Amino acid sequence: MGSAGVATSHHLYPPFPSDIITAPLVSISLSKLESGDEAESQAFYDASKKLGFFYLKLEGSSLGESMVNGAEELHKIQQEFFKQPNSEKEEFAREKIDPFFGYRKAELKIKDENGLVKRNETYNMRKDDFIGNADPLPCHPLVTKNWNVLKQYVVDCRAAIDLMIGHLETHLQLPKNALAELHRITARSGDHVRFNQAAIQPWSDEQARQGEHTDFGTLTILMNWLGGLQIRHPETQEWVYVKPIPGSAIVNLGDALVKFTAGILRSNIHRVVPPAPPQDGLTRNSLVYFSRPEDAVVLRRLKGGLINQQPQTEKDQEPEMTAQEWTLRRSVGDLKGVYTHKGGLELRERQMVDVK
Ligand SMILES: O=C(O)CCC(=O)C(=O)O
Ligand SMILES: [Fe+2]
Repeated sequence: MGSAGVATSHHLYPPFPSDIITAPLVSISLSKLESGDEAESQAFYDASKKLGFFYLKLEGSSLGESMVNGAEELHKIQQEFFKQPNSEKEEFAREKIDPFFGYRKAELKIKDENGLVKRNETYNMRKDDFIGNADPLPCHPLVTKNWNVLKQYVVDCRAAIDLMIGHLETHLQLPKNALAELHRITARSGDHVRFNQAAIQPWSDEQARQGEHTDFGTLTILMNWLGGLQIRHPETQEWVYVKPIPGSAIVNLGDALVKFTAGILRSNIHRVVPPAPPQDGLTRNSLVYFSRPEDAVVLRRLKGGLINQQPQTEKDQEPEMTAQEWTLRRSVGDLKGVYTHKGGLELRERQMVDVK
């Protein structure tokens, strides 16, 4: 259980193992960011440069507690959604709806107790549908039924993201709103809520490698209940598990922020693998809010503040494209992600390409 304001469900699962090395994420208090606490703001900026991943402590902030409660509700909804017959979920498959939004499956090489091929599944629901920026795409009845929960979650996540964007502008010494005006909630963007489900599956080196990625967008707010998320430690290069903390989200920075800041900020490589014992043997869900620059925004380094002091590199010579084009090209495997300044991914064959 969390504090008086939140009731989390992590205690319903076997505990995260105590004997494994975990990723060194610092914890940043949303409430302190809201009140403009300078030391907290600096810690947030340092984490954004150094690791690109941190815990965002939501308890103690009414916005944060609304996010935790929303996430718990959506966690139940996603579990119900994924239990629906495959044929029903597939009615909302991306192939039928949109290149990027909708339901998607990745079939595994193993079968369940009923002889059905197991699958990892995602369901992307776009922010613009909830905010009213677009005619909503067809969606599963469970989404329609829980529209207001999803909408509130979108609004809350965006409020937290906008706050963090404001702190970044200050530390980067950019004019006020320099980043905010590229991320207006009322403008069309690739922002979305994602339901994620991974079937129970044995460890596979190949699957683990294929799952390595950086997120494309701006800031990602991640809620998970079981271990399984790993990040590659920038110094040791070791893959280490991130421990879920009840009442906190895991936040990470995406490639767009690295591009905008010419490498000042970090987008760290991560992946999802089967949880370590005693959390193995369970279906794993996570709930993700991905923020992206507005569709029409051209991805290139911004001018101003500390960014002007960054050296020009070959990355500045890469062809420019809009956020919308970037997403589309990444989703068909046309472009590699990873603008991480230290270490990157090697090019490799991929069976299933996804934009995270
Ligand atoms: O499920 C998780 O814990 C992380 C998911 C993730 O990294 C992604 O969907 O981009
Ligand atoms: Fe990710």
